[in-house]
Amino acid sequence: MDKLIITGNGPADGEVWASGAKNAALPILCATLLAEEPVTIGNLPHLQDITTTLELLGHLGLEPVMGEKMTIQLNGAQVRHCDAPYELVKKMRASILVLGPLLAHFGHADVSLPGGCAIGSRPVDLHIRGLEAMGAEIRVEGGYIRARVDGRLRGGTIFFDTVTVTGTENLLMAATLAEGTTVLENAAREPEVVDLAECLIAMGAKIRGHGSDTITIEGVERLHGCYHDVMPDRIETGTFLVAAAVTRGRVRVRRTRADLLEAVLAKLEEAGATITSGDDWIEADMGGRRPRAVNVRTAPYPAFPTDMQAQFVALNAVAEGTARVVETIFENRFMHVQELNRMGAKIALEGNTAVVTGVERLSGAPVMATDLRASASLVVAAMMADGESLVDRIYHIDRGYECIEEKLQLLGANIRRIPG
Ligand SMILES: CC(=O)N[C@H]1[C@@H](OP(=O)(O)OP(=O)(O)OC[C@H]2O[C@@H](n3ccc(=O)[nH]c3=O)[C@H](O)[C@@H]2O)O[C@H](CO)[C@@H](O)[C@@H]1O
Ligand SMILES: C=C(OP(=O)(O)O)C(=O)O
Repeated sequence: MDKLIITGNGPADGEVWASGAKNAALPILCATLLAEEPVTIGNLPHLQDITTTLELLGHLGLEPVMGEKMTIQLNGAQVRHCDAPYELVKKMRASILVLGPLLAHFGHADVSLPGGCAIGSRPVDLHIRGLEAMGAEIRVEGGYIRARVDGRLRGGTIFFDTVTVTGTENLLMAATLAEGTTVLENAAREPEVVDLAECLIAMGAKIRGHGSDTITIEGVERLHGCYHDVMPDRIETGTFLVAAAVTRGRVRVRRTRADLLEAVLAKLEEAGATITSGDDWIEADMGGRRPRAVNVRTAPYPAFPTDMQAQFVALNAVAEGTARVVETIFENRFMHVQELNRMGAKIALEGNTAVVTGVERLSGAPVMATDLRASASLVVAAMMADGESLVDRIYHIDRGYECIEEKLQLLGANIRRIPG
């Protein structure tokens, strides 16, 4: 297992680029299953989760054609099997995103239940209930979701009890080929849902309202090929900007978009960063100042994203003052707290709230990555700690951060990978 060794060396200073967004690329790759013709996806990030998705699509029969600059062409007409086996789903929960497209296009799908993960139980009941409301017959047996439909799925109104990102994406994809009109209410407004909808529209789908909490889809009989570039990764962008805040430095992120990160940028400003941005870049400059503590409460977009919570716990760990960080989306997303405390942080957990009292300095320590964003918070904290930190189990970070050590080196970090 690879590890990262980081020696805290003061302010991050420099420029880095944002890769394509993992959480947009995954549903978009799965959406290619809906088309009758080749779909080409550009700006794909080079990540373990993308490799896992291509493995899964390969298992279904698709033969990805790699182009230049992380461009991949996939042809939904090549599907030979309609099952997502446990071996692949256990590596990546987002494999559930093949359920809607397979069912809508081929009338059946057997997808392993993803189960929980380090951050929570993460059920998929709303995906299943929504597809049933569209006429699918679904049995859950032997750890698999077995879904069938006679003819086409049927449109209807579906109300989500809870805002679910991949749930919205699964039903959005399924509805594109359904008979009649589907209305998704209390739908996720996340920018990744919008990016998926735009790719589907380029494939010939009839969708309106994406980006709001009511999405209307008029089903069509077939979808065609298209070219689509994946949007920039707002969470990766935010993580680099937090690195500037934690280390009292200055970081400019290129190939990104400030409009995707309003809640995060507002919190960085509250912490004392000067934020400037242009069409495709954002800069955070702390001017050598220690960050101020900032309260954070996670909630669905456009509120503060749960995927940035761990990084803001790291920021507050070295800030002036005490902050309350409230996690409202996942019931167990504080695994980084114990590890940060091993580095000298003062964080107390009270139910779904981390009460973080900033300390002047952290000290390097061996720590363990437990999930994707927890790993990012440990890496960022280690950049500001005295001495050396060894971050173990970084396969979590490789799921979602492209070339993490090379990119942080561009910002001046003393970080290297030890292959395991
Ligand atoms: C691949 C991807 O895009 N992952 C993102 C997606 O995960 P994911 O789509 O899995 O997260 P959801 O939005 O579905 O989860 C939100 C909440 O709804 C609950 N829920 C969800 C579905 C369901 O059927 N029943 C149910 O109860 C979940 O347990 C959770 O408490 O959105 C999360 C919330 O922004 C992000 O942290 C993840 O990075
Ligand atoms: C939780 C995340 O991803 P996933 O839903 O793939 O586990 C994340 O990207 O922070």
